Amino acid sequence: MSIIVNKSSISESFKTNPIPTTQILPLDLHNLLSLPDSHTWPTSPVQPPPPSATIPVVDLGRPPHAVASAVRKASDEWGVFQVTNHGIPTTLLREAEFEARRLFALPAEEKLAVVRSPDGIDGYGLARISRFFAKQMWYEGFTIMGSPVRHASHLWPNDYANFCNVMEEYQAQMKALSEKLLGIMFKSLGLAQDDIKWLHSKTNHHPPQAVLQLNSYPACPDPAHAMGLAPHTDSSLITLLHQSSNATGLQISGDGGNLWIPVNPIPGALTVNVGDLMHIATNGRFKTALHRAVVNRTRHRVSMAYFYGTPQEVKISPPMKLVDVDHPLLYQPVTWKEYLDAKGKYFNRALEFIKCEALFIADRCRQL
Ligand SMILES: O=C(O)CCC(=O)C(=O)O
Ligand SMILES: [Fe+2]
Repeated sequence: MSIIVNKSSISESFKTNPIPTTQILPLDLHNLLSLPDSHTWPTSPVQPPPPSATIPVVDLGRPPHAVASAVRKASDEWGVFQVTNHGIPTTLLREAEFEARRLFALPAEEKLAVVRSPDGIDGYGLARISRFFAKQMWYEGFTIMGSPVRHASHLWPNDYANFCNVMEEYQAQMKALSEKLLGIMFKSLGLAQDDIKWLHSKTNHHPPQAVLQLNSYPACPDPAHAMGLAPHTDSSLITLLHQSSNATGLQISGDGGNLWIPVNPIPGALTVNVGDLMHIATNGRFKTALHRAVVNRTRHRVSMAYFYGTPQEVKISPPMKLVDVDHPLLYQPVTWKEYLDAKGKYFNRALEFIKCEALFIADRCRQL
């Protein structure tokens, strides 16, 4: 019998790009009375966003054609929108946030006992993007892929079942909603199921890969000089984000980072981010949104990001219907793992590095 070692899953990418331990362990932010130098970010003047700049909200309960055109417009112009009437029970959102808060409220030494390994995906730690920045973020996170039982049973030996049940149910519901939204997004571009066969798991050998990231931003003594989560784009196809409704924190970049537009939480709504893979899969039609999270002096903000990607064997490339003389092929076909490898090296410039060669050279010449 031969054993096939598959090196294409996203966990393999995390093994390829291990993170130094110093870039994993958060300080005990819940007990700091002032901002340490390690967490003090230079401030740069940002303009207030114009009142007309508001992130679209799509009511999924409207007639299908109205939903499709609103989703297309939002993905095209913003790369981000909120959805209401999405069908995920409010009680589940509430319970998942409650369980996330229960985890982050544990004493620092207990959380450090379930810290992520340098080459692993799941567990407690700083944001993976930390190593690309000189200053640390006012942030702690906990990553889940599938069942969190290994870490949860360590944290709560006699009381881990509810955490696990809620997080597993949450992922199942987010998966179904991600698939529904992707269907709407592709259909809105005039594509049929046959154009995007890779999306339908029945034709794939592996299921789609996904990661659930619990994010915690404790109340901060000096929010103006701190950063919750530094500017980045998500590497997923799409991300579904639940943000606690006690504070605004998520912001979308406008005007090349000169202004930041808040995504004000609507209780019960979810935020949908177009990820880099979706930008590649739509040959650039849908925009991937540069975003960040800021922090708050009095409120402990929590968010939960569900990153939905592709099955491990799938090479993402746009359907031929989206490629023509006016829209030449922008990017080389990549698996999620290959893209994450590029992101691990080049971070926010990863898309540039997988550009089709002729376009890459043309861009470079323009910059000279
Ligand atoms: O907390 C937020 O609002 C942003 C989270 C986020 O961008 C992420 O987890 O990638
Ligand atoms: Fe993000």
